[in-house]
Amino acid sequence: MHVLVAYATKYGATRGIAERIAEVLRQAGLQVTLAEVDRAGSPTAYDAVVLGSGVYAGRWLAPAAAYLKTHAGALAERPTWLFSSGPTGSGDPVALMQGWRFPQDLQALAEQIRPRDVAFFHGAIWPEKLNLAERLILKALKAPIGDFRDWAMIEGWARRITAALAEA
Ligand SMILES: Cc1cc2nc3c(=O)[nH]c(=O)nc-3n(C[C@H](O)[C@H](O)[C@H](O)COP(=O)(O)O)c2cc1C
Repeated sequence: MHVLVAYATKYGATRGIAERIAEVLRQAGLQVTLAEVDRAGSPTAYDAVVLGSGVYAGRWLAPAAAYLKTHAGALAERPTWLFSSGPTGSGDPVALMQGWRFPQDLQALAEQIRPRDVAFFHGAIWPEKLNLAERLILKALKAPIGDFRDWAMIEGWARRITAALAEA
C-alpha cells in the first residue's frame, strides 16, 4: 500500500506535522511518499492520500487548494484524509477558531471527495519568520505566539489512518 502525504506550508509548521504523520505510517509498514503538494504529482500513483495545509485568514494555501480542485476526481476514488494546521493557544482547535473546521470555499469540493476524516490541528508561529504585515495582524488578533502543535493528537490521528488502511 503506497500512501502520499502531501502538504502546503509557508513557514514549516505544516511540514513538521506531515513529517510526523509520514513517520507513523512508515512505522506501520506502509510505503509513504512525503512531498510538498506542488511536487506530489497525481494521486493516481497512490493507493491513499493525506493532504494538509497551513491556514491563513481562513483559507488553505493556494497550492493545496489547487491540488484539491485539480485532483478532486482522483481523490474521490481513493481513501483520502485532509488536515489543516492553524490555531495557536491551548484547548480544542475548533473552539479556538470559533467553530471553524475547514475552509468555506473548499467545502463543496470536500463533500465531493468524501474524505475519511478532516482534522484541524494546532499550529506554530515563529514571529522572526513573519513579515511586518503578518506581525501586525497577529498582534491585532492577540494570537498566542509559539509552537502549539499537539504531537499526541497528530500521532493519534495518523494511527487511526493506519488502522483504517489495514482494514481496506
Ligand atoms: C498572517 C497569519 C494569518 C493566520 N490566519 C489563521 C487563520 O485564519 N486561522 C488559523 O487557524 N490559523 C491562522 N494562522 C496560523 C497559521 O495557520 C499557523 O501558524 C500554521 O501552523 C502555519 O503553518 P505553516 O508554517 O505550515 O504555514 C495565521 C498565521 C498568520 C501568520
